[in-house]
Amino acid sequence: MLTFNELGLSDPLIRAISEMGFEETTPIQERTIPAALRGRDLVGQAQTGTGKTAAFGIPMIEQINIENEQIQGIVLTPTRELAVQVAEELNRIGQFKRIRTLPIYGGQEITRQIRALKQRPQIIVATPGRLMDHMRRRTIRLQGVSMVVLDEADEMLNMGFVEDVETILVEVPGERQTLLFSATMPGPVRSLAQRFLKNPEYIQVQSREVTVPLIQQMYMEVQEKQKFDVLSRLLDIHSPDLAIVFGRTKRRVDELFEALNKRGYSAEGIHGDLTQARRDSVMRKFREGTIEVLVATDVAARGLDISGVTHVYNFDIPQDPESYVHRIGRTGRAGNTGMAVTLVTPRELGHLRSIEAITKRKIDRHPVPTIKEAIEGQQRITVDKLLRVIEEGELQYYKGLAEDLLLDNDSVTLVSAALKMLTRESDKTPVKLTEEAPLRAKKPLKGQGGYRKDGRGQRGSDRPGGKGRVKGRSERHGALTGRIH
Ligand SMILES: Nc1ncnc2c1ncn2[C@@H]1O[C@H](COP(=O)(O)OP(=O)(O)OP(=O)(O)O)[C@@H](O)[C@H]1O
Ligand SMILES: [Mg+2]
Repeated sequence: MLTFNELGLSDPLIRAISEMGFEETTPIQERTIPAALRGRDLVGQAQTGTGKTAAFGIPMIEQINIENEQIQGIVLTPTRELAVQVAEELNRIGQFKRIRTLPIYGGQEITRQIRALKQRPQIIVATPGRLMDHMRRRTIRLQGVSMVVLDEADEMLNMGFVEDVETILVEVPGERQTLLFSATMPGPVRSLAQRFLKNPEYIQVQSREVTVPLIQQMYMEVQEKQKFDVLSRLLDIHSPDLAIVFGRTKRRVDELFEALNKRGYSAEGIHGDLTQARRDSVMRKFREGTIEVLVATDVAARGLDISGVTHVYNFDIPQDPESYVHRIGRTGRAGNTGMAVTLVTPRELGHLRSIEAITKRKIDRHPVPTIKEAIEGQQRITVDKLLRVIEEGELQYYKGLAEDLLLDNDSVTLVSAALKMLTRESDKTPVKLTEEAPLRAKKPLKGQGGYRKDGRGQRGSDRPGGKGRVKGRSERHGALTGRIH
């Protein structure tokens, strides 16, 4: 790997990168930064959590002319939360060069955005719909833009943003540089690249596997009705720092996070029917660690980088292999390890096989954990807590009391009582979830190399099961993720 110095970056960027704690480039950064600095259009593909944001952010910021007051860089993202996160990272990279990056997304008061635009940001990170609103109102002009990045390009296609993206690109001067990034690049993205990019360089840093080897992947075969008890047990056993649980629909997410709270876990849900204020507050609490479990639809599957996410649970198996790759990629980021568990009903096993075929990775089967294992898991946590307290010392105020208690009780009984008090005993509070119809099995796609051959994939109308498949509308078709403004 190269150091950032070796890339010939200017001092303000070198300083910012070093302040961010980056020492060496990641593989995708090593290859895309020089190419982008030479002005090339490019398509960059690398595994989740491997630094694609800085891979486009560094060359973008390096090339901004600080004397110029126009907007010079545009980044498009499929979701609002991702727009916010990417803007934050670009603001960090640009802090010493004094480059201002502004996120612009649906659900936020437009007047507030118009006021913020008066600060003359050089870079805008936007969801396509809201950017178009501003273009129509002439509160954003794109004549000065020289670089456009489509982050999660394939997802923007899946969400039907292609026309919006087209409209935006038409407004940007033709001599622009265009970059396209994602961890997954299904066939249709290539045709998009052909259409909008000039002689692009394809930079793929994909080891044999699409998923990150640092993520331990497993599945458990469970009946629909068992799923929630299994999830509770898994949380007790794994005791994740932070966990994301993915559900198939908005209704599912609502029911799940409420059920988890009933059983004593601190959980919140996020999906596209919530107000933006609510979405923001849930994300903030999760990033701070005020809540331990984030229950989400695929709205949170793409790009989100939250440190401390040790576990991802697919409560419902995702609709397509790309979604699987991105969901589990919320853990195992930037060199950290992670664990991903997928709950699969017997009828969905074929679906799991097609994910394995396409990700070229076997997902290990594990038995469903027993209640005994769940209790042992919680006890282990208690013992760890107790030993930590012993290590910390400062027990002088308790020792007299302990000696008194030991006069009438034997030590084993006494310690057992203390352990019992400290242990969160498995909670069997009954919960009721509306059943989700299983995804129907589908045959693995023939011919590897691309994910899907067709444009809309299973998220469109040709998805197995058709439209009436589930009562709760699938998140993917929802108007959320920045589509409604
Ligand atoms: N060179 C580097 N050294 C150390 N950490 C880095 C480096 N580059 C990026 N990171 C950190 O790695 C994490 C993941 O980066 P990023 O979110 O850009 O990944 P990504 O490839 O875009 O993933 P996804 O496909 O999920 O969107 C971030 O916290 C980022 O700050
Ligand atoms: Mg990313």
